[in-house]
Amino acid sequence: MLEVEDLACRRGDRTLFTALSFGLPASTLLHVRGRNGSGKTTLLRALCGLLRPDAGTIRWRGEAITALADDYNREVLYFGHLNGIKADLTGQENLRVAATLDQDPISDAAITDALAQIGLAGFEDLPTRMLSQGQKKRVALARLILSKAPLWILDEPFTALDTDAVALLERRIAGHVAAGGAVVLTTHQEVQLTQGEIQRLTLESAPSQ
Ligand SMILES: Nc1ncnc2c1ncn2[C@@H]1O[C@H](COP(=O)(O)OP(=O)(O)OP(=O)(O)O)[C@@H](O)[C@H]1O
Repeated sequence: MLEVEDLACRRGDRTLFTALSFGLPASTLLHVRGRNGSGKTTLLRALCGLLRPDAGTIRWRGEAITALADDYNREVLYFGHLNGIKADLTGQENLRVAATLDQDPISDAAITDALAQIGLAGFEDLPTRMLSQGQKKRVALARLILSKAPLWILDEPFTALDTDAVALLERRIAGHVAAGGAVVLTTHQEVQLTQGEIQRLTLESAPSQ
């Protein structure tokens, strides 16, 4: 599904990685590991098309993502550090906006159901600034319940979650891979799959140049 060839990224005067090549077939999870600052978020943002690499090509189903543009955006769900949650909007409104931006129309009933599945029944109509950190993260994670995107790119999705939410997210990720999806994620914990394959990629910080 996703093919990366000879990718290189610099941030400031540091080379984070060069000549990075890998393929991510369907039903595969790529676990990106590395020390703080090694370039994991940078790689994930490049894979989403949010950051332009300094060299190399990223292809989705055989076509460069730069050429696919919006057609690629529709195929990807990106879950970044900042959750993408707007504080003044309720959980329900946030998910409606996210679905509209993803050009993935979803009914209000499906959103209510996703919020209930993620343990936020009764909190749908509160502005998210009135929710705890973990509850905000759960609102963002409800997108994973609703998403039909085949490629999920998840940056530290487990932080701030309690054990129930971690277990639910693990099941959701395993279900996505079992259903033929692909996942790229950074996390400091191990993830178990029931079906499919786990690939591992460790980024080593390059010396400053
Ligand atoms: N906008 C930017 N401008 C310049 N340098 C940046 C920028 N964003 C990140 N960097 C640098 O790039 C390096 C890699 O950052 P990145 O966030 O990709 O690392 P990471 O492996 O995800 O780290 P962590 O595990 O701490 O989240 C860091 O040294 C960081 O300071």
